[in-house]
Amino acid sequence: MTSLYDHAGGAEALRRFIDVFYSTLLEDPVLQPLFGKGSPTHVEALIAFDTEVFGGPDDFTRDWGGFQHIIDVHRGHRITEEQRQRFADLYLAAADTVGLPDDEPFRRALREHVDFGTEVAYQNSHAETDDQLHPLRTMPKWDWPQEK
Ligand code: HEM
Repeated sequence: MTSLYDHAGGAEALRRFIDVFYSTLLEDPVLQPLFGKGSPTHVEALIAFDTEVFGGPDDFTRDWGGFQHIIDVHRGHRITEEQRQRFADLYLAAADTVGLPDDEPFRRALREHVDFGTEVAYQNSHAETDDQLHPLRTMPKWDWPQEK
């Protein structure tokens, strides 16, 4: 079956998507204080992460330190529930803006990925000890929603 990565339109489509997402995030009054003027590597890191999670090349594991990097970058940020929700909302809005496919199975996968990912980032951002981290330690792989 086609991967979510290929269905989305591959490397070019994910780049357009994440570029728009990141620029709306930096302009958002709720999120901007967390991100400041932005980081030079964030867009590339997000593209590499989503590419791998959606079934494309595994650059995030090979070049960015894999899931341990994701744990490290969120620790201590103390993300609020409002910021977590806004992050997910802007992510899905960017999918509309750049015209990612809008079929229900794809959008459901995108929604579930960002809901889960923001919950993990939220929990890890508040962890004061390793025991308080979310138990996920490996790169998630996202696939098409399963029929129940
Ligand atoms: C699906 C959910 C998420 C994913 C895949 C994700 C991914 C990433 C990645 C890959 C980085 C590292 C960037 C780098 O190496 O340059 C990062 C950093 C960061 N993330 Fe997340 N993140 C998620 C959710 C969130 C949420 C919900 C927030 C807060 C609302 C957040 C706040 C941050 C912050 C503050 C940094 C550090 C930024 C910086 O260095 O400028 N993340 N994230």
